[in-house]
Amino acid sequence: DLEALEHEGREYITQLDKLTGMRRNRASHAEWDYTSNITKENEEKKIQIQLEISKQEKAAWGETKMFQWQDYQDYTLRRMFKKYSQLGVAALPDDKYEQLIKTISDMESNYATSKICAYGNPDKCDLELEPDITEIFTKSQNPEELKHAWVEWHKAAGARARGNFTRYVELDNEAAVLNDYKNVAEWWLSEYEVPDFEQQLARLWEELKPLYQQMHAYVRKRLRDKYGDHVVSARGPIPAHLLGNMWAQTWNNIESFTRPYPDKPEVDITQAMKDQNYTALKMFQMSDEFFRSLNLTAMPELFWKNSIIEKPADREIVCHASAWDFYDGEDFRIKMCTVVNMENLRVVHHEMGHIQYYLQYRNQPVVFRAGANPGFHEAVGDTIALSVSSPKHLRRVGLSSGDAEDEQTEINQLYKMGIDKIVFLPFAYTLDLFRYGVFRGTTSPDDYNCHFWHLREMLQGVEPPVNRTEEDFDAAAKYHVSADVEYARYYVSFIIQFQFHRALCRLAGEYAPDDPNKKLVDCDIYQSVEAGNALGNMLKMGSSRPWPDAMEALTGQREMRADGLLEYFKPLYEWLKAENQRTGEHIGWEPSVVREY
Ligand SMILES: C=C(C[SeH])C(=O)N1CCC[C@H]1C(=O)O
Ligand SMILES: [Zn+2]
Repeated sequence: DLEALEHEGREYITQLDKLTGMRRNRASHAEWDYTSNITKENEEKKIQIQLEISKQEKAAWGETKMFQWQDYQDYTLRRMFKKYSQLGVAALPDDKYEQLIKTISDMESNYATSKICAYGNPDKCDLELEPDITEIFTKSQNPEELKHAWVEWHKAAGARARGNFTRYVELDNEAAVLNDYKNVAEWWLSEYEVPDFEQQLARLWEELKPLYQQMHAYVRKRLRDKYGDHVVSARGPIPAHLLGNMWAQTWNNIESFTRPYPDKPEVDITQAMKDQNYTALKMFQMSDEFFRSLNLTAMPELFWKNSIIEKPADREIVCHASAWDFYDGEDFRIKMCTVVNMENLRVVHHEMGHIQYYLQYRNQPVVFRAGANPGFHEAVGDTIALSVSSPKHLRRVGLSSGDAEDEQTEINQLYKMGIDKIVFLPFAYTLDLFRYGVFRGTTSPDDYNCHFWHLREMLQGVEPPVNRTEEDFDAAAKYHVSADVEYARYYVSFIIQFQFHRALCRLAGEYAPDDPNKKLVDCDIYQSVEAGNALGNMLKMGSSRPWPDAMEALTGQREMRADGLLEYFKPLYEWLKAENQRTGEHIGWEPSVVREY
């Protein structure tokens, strides 16, 4: 009878879940050993272990299909079977599976080991992305030096990956079909478990675009003031190399010379950190202390023992920051080439947010040890960082002596947050809009690069510093494209983190909609056990329920909405509209003119 069959199913899946935990632990160790010491030998070891595990998972997949789990009464049991019924890329035949993981591994190690020559010094060719090239984009205000670094990096990390990327698309799409998806785009979108998710992304962009266009117009004017008309046009896109970031994804490095009220005291947190002898370790201890102040879980001993928080001098590693779950309930790590500055302090909180999520759901079945959706996992740390970067908190921890708020200081503060959060949205949206088209085949390999820049110009209003051709492949110059990491998760995160922040601030008594003394921009949930408990309860769910249930548990809303972000930045939006009106700035951008170089 059904009762007995369901009981048999429960026995089976409980055993499979234990085995899966051990397999994922083994896979995590192999991946960690390779990305924290990039050698041919470690790559081979990793691929061998991934191959072995894929065979074991494929065998289990065959067994799982024998159970009539769709008819079970128990929701959780049905949901576990549903997740196990999706094998993933291991569904490929062994030889194609090996080709696929090798192709991705080669792209990722090309990215991680790419080096360029210094501007004006063709004999010095050992500049790496972290820290060397990142430092150029943080500090240089020389358009020629920035253009050189931009072009050289996109050649080394982008163009060189085009062959592997094209092969990866073919193989990954074959895997998608074996998992009953038309292509990888539908597979990635299915992770969000709502049928109209792609339309939701588009609708959210329509709501956010006006705010972005005002920001874009204002920044373009300030850059034109600084670099002149011949470098930055009045009505066209902004050249991508002038925005303080290799990918023009966040523009906080140009904040100091573009902020609305320059004569207000500059609150330079990076300088304060350096003056106070901050170290990478202190940054992590600070973040750990913030989470503990919310009655959340402290980093376990193994975390401090096993993490790599500074770039080693004696070997090549994947420096792109990452957080690791070893699926044994006690081993959790971060690998990051930390530099002491405010941007890295935010990334530290971002990564610690991943670890806190792992800690909170570690008693879930292995198959539910994931974010409610991929965007949730990216939003946890950033939500905490919204409190950490508030003037109130920075004063509390002695990193800022900024005086009490006045209107102009508040606009400067909102601008500092917006130059990071608002401008990121079209970048994130573009990266996966591009890849959806690639996986669906609507963008063919011979117009990969042209289409990538068409989307970047249309949505982000940026253009490349020099002409591009199909010899280039600029998308892969971004880590996530070279490492097969989906990116819509960050677009989702930058929207829902403001829904989370608003809910937590209300719980912490730090925010009341109509109370001018409890504004969202100055909310700091530090030491609020109320807020921490609510956040912890949502994180404990992992992916055991569809994400609207998790969203509702914390915010009372069941959908992704732009209203949190728009409410947070409302004063800035009003100021930008007035300012752009005053200067007669053209809002939006005309197509980029083909420049002869
Ligand atoms: C810090 C991480 C590791 Se999950 C990251 O990739 N982020 C964090 C925010 C955006 C995105 C990026 O750097 O492109
Ligand atoms: Zn992340």
